[in-house]
Amino acid sequence: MAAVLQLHNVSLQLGQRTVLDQVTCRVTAGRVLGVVGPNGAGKSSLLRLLYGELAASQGQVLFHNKSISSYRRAELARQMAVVMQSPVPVFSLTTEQMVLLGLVPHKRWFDPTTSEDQQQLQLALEKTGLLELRSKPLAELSGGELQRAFIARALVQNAKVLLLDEPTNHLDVHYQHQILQLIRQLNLTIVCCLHDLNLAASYCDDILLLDQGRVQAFGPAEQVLTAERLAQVFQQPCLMVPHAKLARPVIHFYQQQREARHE
Ligand SMILES: Nc1ncnc2c1ncn2[C@@H]1O[C@H](COP(=O)(O)OP(=O)(O)OP(=O)(O)O)[C@@H](O)[C@H]1O
Repeated sequence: MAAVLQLHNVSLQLGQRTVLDQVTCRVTAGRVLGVVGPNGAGKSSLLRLLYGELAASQGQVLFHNKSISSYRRAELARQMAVVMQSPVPVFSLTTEQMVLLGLVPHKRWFDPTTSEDQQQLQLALEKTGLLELRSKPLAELSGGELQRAFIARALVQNAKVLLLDEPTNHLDVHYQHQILQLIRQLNLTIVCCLHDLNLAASYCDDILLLDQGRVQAFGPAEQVLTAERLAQVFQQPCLMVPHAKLARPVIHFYQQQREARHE
């Protein structure tokens, strides 16, 4: 299948630190790649390389087989929607005004909002459960509602590639599943950083497991996510047990029992 995004031996140096070290992976059309790993593994930095905010110190980042640096910003914005961790919103806007900003890459500044735009807005608000909050100022939204508003803006942007950094942050269990189900149904090419490994196992086709900037494993989710590997990377005992209802295991991290004291 065609590679949409590729990293070839990519290293990233920020200050004195090697944040990514010889990373190679690819995202093929229509698949969901989950990027997982401990804090500081380099997940967000990898996303920032993929949409050209950071430049690789070594190696190549390719988008449709062309260096990401050869794309103009506006062109990338039409093709890629990005939802980063805790973006800072313009609080004076209403939910609907912020979501409509997703149209900006497709318009000139004096273009009016069309009925088609309004339909797209309506659909994005509906899908993210924000219809009732459309006129509320962003300052009055909860963390989870705000997160959904950023995802709605990405939907309105109507890009073929979606990059998400912890999209389930601040969301309750219901919306964690709603949002991931929704992005899966979009049939887009998606790269998504996730801390919750069970969500990653449920919703991602492929997994890139990073640790200290290095690739520990890359491939189909069921091959990458093994108890042994996860225990080693997260330095916590790990067990995978069959799900009672689904055809996939559940990942459990646990605390080793202290040995019983014999008086
Ligand atoms: N501008 C910078 N200069 C130096 N080091 C940086 C810079 N930005 C990030 N880092 C370091 O790079 C490493 C990777 O950061 P990154 O945010 O990519 O990790 P992450 O896997 O997304 O972490 P988390 O799970 O905590 O969100 C961290 O150790 C971080 O401190």
